[in-house]
Amino acid sequence: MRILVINAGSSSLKYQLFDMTNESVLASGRVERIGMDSSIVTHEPTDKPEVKDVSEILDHVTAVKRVIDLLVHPEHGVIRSMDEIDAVGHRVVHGGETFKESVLVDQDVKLEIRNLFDLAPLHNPAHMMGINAVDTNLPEVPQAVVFDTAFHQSMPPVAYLYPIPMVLYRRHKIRRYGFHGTSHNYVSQQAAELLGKPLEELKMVTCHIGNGASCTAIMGGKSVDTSMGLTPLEGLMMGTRSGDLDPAIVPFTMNKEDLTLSEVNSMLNKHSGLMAISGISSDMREIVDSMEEGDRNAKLAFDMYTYRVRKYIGSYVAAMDGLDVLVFTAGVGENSVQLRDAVCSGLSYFGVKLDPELNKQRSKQARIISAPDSRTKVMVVPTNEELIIARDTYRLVLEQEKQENYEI
Ligand SMILES: Nc1ncnc2c1ncn2[C@@H]1O[C@H](COP(=O)(O)OP(=O)(O)O)[C@@H](O)[C@H]1O
Ligand SMILES: CC(=O)OP(=O)(O)O
Ligand SMILES: [Mg+2]
Repeated sequence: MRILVINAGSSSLKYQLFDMTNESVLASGRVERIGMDSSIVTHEPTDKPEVKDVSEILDHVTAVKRVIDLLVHPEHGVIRSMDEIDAVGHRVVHGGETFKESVLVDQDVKLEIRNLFDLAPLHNPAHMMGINAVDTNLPEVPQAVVFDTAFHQSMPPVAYLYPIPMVLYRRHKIRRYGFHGTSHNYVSQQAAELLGKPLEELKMVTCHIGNGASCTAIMGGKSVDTSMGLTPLEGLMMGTRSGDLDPAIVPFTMNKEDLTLSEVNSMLNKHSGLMAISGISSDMREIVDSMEEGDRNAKLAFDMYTYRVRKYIGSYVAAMDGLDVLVFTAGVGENSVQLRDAVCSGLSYFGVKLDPELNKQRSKQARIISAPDSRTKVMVVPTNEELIIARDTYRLVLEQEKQENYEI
């Protein structure tokens, strides 16, 4: 079975085509800057050279069409026709309390994802466009959705409730949901496997630090707390998102700056974080480069960012009464030697001791980067959200086929 995985973001769409007989990747790629004047398409077939082009892609329907065209292209393609795509799996960031696990898409599922638009304004509308685009281009193909929130549904009420009137939870389901769950789940399993220890016996903090960033406390393989909340805005400082702040800043700023709700929302989601403090970029590579060239604002942004990661790790040690494994993953977590060094340098009280040489090594493999005598193991584990999405999609489609057979 060949499964196309689509990870649609607000202005981008990442994809991978899997052959599930051996979980191999036939092609992967991304469409960036959707809806802007020049969109960038990067297509990487596994056994052929990369293709990159710049063109105008105004919406996600066009982006999905472009991806399918590339997959079946006589020169750059990896399949002969669209019929060779047997199923499509989507990442969906917000599943609310409705979705505790992955599901096949039907009209009810679509309606529920739509109902959650308010809670993930940068993400859920884009996912819906991706799902609709597949409906248009591949109408017969089953689709599955895999939710960022699902893994965190194991959190206890003490972690997921906010200390505000309970009526708000009852009426509007205002609570902590948490995100990046597919990634936190995957890297925690990989870490336990590499250590050769049962996941059930480990206390872990996983740090998914990419453009969006979150930390999760995982006990016995279950999420017990996580830094993102009702929406993906809470918690760590991010590329363009503020993360935690005094809630009173919102009405205060609206009043002083005469801002509307939508303007203050946009300020906190799109114009804060690394971008706002450095005045340079939301991209950690540029922050580190500028910092090393002596830029003080970049240094302040980096220090604030890493300080906040460290504080979250500390609070989760308290939440779990211990820490066996600390895992770094995602774009920044997997690649930034400086970030891991800065975060870990303040955690010696918790038995964290990095090996500077191991930390510097570049590798795409999961690895331990702590010193042999470090009480807490520190690891870098590359995430693979797309693989988990492909696996869940495969399982759901097979289950459905089996059920259909029973009915005959
Ligand atoms: N070598 C690197 N050093 C530091 N940061 C990096 C490096 N490579 C990528 N990144 C960071 O990773 C981020 C993207 O991470 P990713 O997990 O792909 O995010 P998302 O899925 O949210 O788009 C970029 O914004 C960039 O800052
Ligand atoms: C939930 C979230 O923030 O996702 P991303 O990091 O892909 O923006
Ligand atoms: Mg991501």
